[in-house]
Amino acid sequence: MRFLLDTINIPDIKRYSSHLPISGITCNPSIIKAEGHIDFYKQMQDIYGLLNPGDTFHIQVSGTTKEQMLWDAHAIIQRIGNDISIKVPTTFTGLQVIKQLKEEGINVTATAIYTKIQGLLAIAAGADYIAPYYNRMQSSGIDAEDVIRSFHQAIVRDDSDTKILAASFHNVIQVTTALEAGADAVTLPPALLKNAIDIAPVEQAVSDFSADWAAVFGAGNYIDRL
Ligand SMILES: O=P(O)(O)OC[C@H]1O[C@](O)(CO)[C@@H](O)[C@@H]1O
Repeated sequence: MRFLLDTINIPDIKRYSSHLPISGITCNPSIIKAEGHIDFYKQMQDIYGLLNPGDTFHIQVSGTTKEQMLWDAHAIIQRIGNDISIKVPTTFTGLQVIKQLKEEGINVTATAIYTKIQGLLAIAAGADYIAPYYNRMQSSGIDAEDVIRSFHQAIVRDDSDTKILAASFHNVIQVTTALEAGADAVTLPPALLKNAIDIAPVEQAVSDFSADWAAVFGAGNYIDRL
């Protein structure tokens, strides 16, 4: 089970990675747009430099034709790192690109997955990761949990190496349900994680423990002061 951050904001990446067991970064053109007119390659190289061994970095192509997507993929690999997982939308054209990139030995994340057939085709095409869009599926009336469970079953049945990197989360119930259904990894906006951990009942419990300790031993709370 792995948790990734769905952001390219460097202060957030540093802060959240220092607190939480984060093992990679994902982004898409909309996430990049949120940062404004950045120096794209420089910022991606800086993020790449922050990763730990074994972490994965998933960067999406911006082109829409086969030629543009392949060009984007090669540019990302050459200028950032040859272990970047290239995110390709799982469209008719995208599947052609996924097959080609796999023939070249490039890591691929098949993204924009809303349906079972998209994911199953991406698994068959040899994608390293498939990224089902949990919240967007639910918003479209699709049973996201059932879709992820079915991907997991297909991967086990075929003994496939494809991993499920579930994405598009708007609350933590979606996240835990995706993991229970068989997702190998989830990618989350940083604030979603923090808001889910620092909830009022937890803070209340911690504050009650401190108050109870202080009521007996006083302020300071160090064992060597007892
Ligand atoms: O529905 P949202 O919140 O825009 O999320 C879309 C998701 O797709 C991805 O591009 C898939 O990796 C993520 O970066 C993002 O979580």
